[in-house]
Amino acid sequence: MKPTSLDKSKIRFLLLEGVHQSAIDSLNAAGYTNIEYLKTSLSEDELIEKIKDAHFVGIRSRTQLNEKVFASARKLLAVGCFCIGTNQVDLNAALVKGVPVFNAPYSNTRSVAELVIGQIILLLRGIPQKNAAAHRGEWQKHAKGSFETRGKKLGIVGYGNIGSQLSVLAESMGMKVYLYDIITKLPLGNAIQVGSLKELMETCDIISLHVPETAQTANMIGATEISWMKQGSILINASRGTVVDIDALADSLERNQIAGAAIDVFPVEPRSNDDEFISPLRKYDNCILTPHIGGSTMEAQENIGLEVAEKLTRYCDNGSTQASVNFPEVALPSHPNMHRLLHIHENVPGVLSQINSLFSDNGINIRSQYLQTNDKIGYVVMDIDEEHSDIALDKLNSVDGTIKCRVLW
Ligand SMILES: NC(=O)C1=CN([C@@H]2O[C@H](COP(=O)(O)OP(=O)(O)OC[C@H]3O[C@@H](n4cnc5c(N)ncnc54)[C@H](O)[C@@H]3O)[C@@H](O)[C@H]2O)C=CC1
Ligand SMILES: O=C(O)CCC(=O)C(=O)O
Repeated sequence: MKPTSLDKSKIRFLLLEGVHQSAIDSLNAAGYTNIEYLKTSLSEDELIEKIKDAHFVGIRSRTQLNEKVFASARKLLAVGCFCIGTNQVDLNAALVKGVPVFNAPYSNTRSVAELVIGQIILLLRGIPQKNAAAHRGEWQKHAKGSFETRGKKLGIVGYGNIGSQLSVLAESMGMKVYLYDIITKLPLGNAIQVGSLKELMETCDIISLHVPETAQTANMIGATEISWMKQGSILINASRGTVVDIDALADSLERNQIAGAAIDVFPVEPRSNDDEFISPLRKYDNCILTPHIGGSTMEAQENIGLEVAEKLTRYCDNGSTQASVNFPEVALPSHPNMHRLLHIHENVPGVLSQINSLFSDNGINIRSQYLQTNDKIGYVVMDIDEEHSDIALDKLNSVDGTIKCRVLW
C-alpha cells in the first residue's frame, strides 16, 4: 500500500476528555499511531499550547474550541466531537480556517432517552427523597405523592433524535406524549404536536428538554416558563445547561411548586472529576443531579469512538467531508493510481476558473473534479496524474483566496 502524502506517523492526534479506547483502536488500525491521549479537558492556555502541533483534535462537551484557540491551531486539519453537541466549538472560526468539524449525531441518543425514562419513574415515585432519607436512617414507607407513569402526560421540548425516541419508549409504558418543536414534526405513535411552549408546559405532568444549545434556547426555561408548569409537575433537562435558568428552578423547588427535577447539564460544569460541583440545586433531595452522563454508557461511548475516528480517518485519507457539521459536504470515491488535490478557498467569484486556467496553462489534466461551496468557503477536490502533482500543488497555493491545500496519494 502506498503511503498518503503526509507520513502517517507524523500526523498528530490530540484526544481529550477520555474518549473511548475504540477511537484509538480505530485510528491505529488505519495506521495513525501518533496520538496524545488525555483523560481531562484543558484550560484555554493549555489548549492553545497543545493544539499548535496537532493535525486532528478530538474532544467531548467540555473542551472549548474558540476563535483564540483556532488562531494558534496552525496545523489543524479537522476536529472530531465525540458527542452530539457542537456548541463548544466556534464552528465559524473553524470553517474560515478550513477546518471541518465532525460529530456523532446518533450513537448516544438511546442512552439519553433511557436515562430520562428512569428519571421519570424515580421522580413520579418520590424515590430521590426517600433514598436520601433512607441514607440518613429514616424510613418513609407511604404512598403519598407516588404515582405510576401510566396515563401521565409527557411534554417533550425538541422532537429530534432523542426526543422522538423518548416519545416511543414513554408511549410503550402508557404515557400520553405531547411535543413542542420549532419545526413541524411527524409525531411517532400517538404523540401530539402542540402550537406553543406555554400550551405544552400548562398541559403536561412531566416536561423533558431535548433542544440544542442555540441563541434561541438560551434561558428558554426561566421563571415565567416554570410558572406555567402545573403544581406538582416534573422538569427534566438532559440537553444543555444554558437552556434552564437554574435560579428560577431552585426557586420553584424551594416553593414546592414542582414536585421534582432531574438535571444532567449545567451552565458551568466542573472541568474534571477532581473539581467540585457547585450548584444551588445541591440542597434539594427531590432534584436528581447527574454529572452530564446522559450519553455516557459503554455502548454509546464505544460506538461514538468508532464513528468519529472513522470520519476523521476518511477525511485524512480520502478528503471526504460527508456529515461534517460546518463544511461543504463532498462524498468522494477512492482514487487509485492518482494524486488527489484538496483545495479549500474563500468563496469569492472566479476561484474555480483561476484553478482551471492555471492547470490548463501548465498542461495538468484534471481526471475528476468535485466542488461544493457554502456562503463562506469553497472546497474543490481534483484527481490528477502523479507526474503533475508537485507543480499542481504549487499552482494551487498561488490561487487568490486559498485557505488550505494538500495532496493525497
Ligand atoms: N446529556 C447528554 O449527555 C447529552 C445531551 N445531548 C443534547 O441533546 C440535544 C438534542 O439532541 P438530539 O435530539 O440528537 O438533537 P436533534 O438535532 O436531533 O433534535 C433537536 C430538536 O430540537 C428542535 N429545536 C431546536 N431549537 C428549538 C427551539 N428553540 N424550540 C423548540 N425546539 C427546538 C429541533 O427542531 C430538533 O427537532 C443535543 O443538541 C445535545 O445538546 C445530546 C446527547 C447527550
Ligand atoms: O459525553 C459527553 O461528553 C457529552 C455528551 C453530550 O452532551 C452530547 O453528545 O452532546
